[in-house]
Amino acid sequence: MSTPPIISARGLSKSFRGPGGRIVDAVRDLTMDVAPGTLTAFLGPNGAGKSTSLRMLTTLLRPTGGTATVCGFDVARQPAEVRARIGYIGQKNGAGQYQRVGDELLSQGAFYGLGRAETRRRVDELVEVLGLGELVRRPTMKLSGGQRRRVDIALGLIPGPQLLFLDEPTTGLDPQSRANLWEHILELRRRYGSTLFLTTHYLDEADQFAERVMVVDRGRIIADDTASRLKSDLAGDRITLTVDAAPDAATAVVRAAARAAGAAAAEPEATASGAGTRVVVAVDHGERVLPGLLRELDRNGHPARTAELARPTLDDVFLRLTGRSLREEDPSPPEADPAAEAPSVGATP
Ligand SMILES: Nc1ncnc2c1ncn2[C@@H]1O[C@H](COP(=O)(O)OP(=O)(O)OP(=O)(O)O)[C@@H](O)[C@H]1O
Repeated sequence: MSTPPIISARGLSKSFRGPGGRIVDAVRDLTMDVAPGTLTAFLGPNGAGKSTSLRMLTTLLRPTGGTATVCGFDVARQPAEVRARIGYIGQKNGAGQYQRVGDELLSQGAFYGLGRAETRRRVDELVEVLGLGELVRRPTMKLSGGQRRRVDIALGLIPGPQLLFLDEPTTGLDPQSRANLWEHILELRRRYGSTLFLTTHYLDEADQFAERVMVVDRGRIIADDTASRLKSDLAGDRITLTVDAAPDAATAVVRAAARAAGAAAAEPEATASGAGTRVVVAVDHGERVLPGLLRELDRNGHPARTAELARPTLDDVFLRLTGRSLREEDPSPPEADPAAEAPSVGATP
């Protein structure tokens, strides 16, 4: 990394004393360097240690082990220096209930000691970037979930931080509000080149938007790369076939055909499915293997009735690493939105 990292952690750890005096190792040995200007997603199931990591990096929690610097300052020894340079949007920020959005934003500027003119300039700019124009006169209690998150983000950005931490910015939002919020987050990056470090449960968000994905499980980082490299290195493509044979025979036939087609394939998994057997086999470069595999099955007298090639997802990566699916550990369902969320202009459908 040529420029110094904006976040640097070495062996950062946090243990809590849980119920009955039991020690919970919420974060174990977090070691990483994050380059300025990047968008990093911390992806993991409930209780993986994502929020605890963020709360240590933002100086809200004192580590029980290891060290970290953020914007060049030590989180344990120089917390005020760190806080002056970062924004943090926690899971339950929620602006004051009755205050109007515009007033809330202006008082945030005063809280950070900005002058009136400077605060006004920043508020106007953020209102534009985050599409809050329609909302400034509304009390925050009347906002939808997605609108509230945008106001939270504006509050975090009032002091002009170099680095913004977002703890599950989209959890609980419906798909349209999530897409809308992402449009605004990406606009922030385009406009200010901000460094964003966020946690999420949502595989698709990490996959689509983050340049770097750190998969966290049980307090540890278990994978750290771009989404596409994680998928190609760890999961491989999946070919799903339906073959007219009992499961054992179908497995043997597909295994032999995959080998003959030149695939260093994992062991096929077969399940009886109505007429015939459904066989799934993980291979690298599925598009190259599939034609040969189908020809081999034909030649062996077991032509495939259906064939499907699927690219891996980050869930396949998680499954491969932990033996569990992230999807099974889904967060709470989306909350009902009290106000309709207007899509932003130019939002991707
Ligand atoms: N103050 C605390 N006291 C005791 N245990 C805690 C405390 N805070 C967190 N933990 C435990 O530490 C572990 C990590 O929690 P953390 O909130 O960091 O996970 P998370 O990945 O952010 O989960 P979620 O996605 O649900 O927010 C969990 O087992 C949690 O119960």
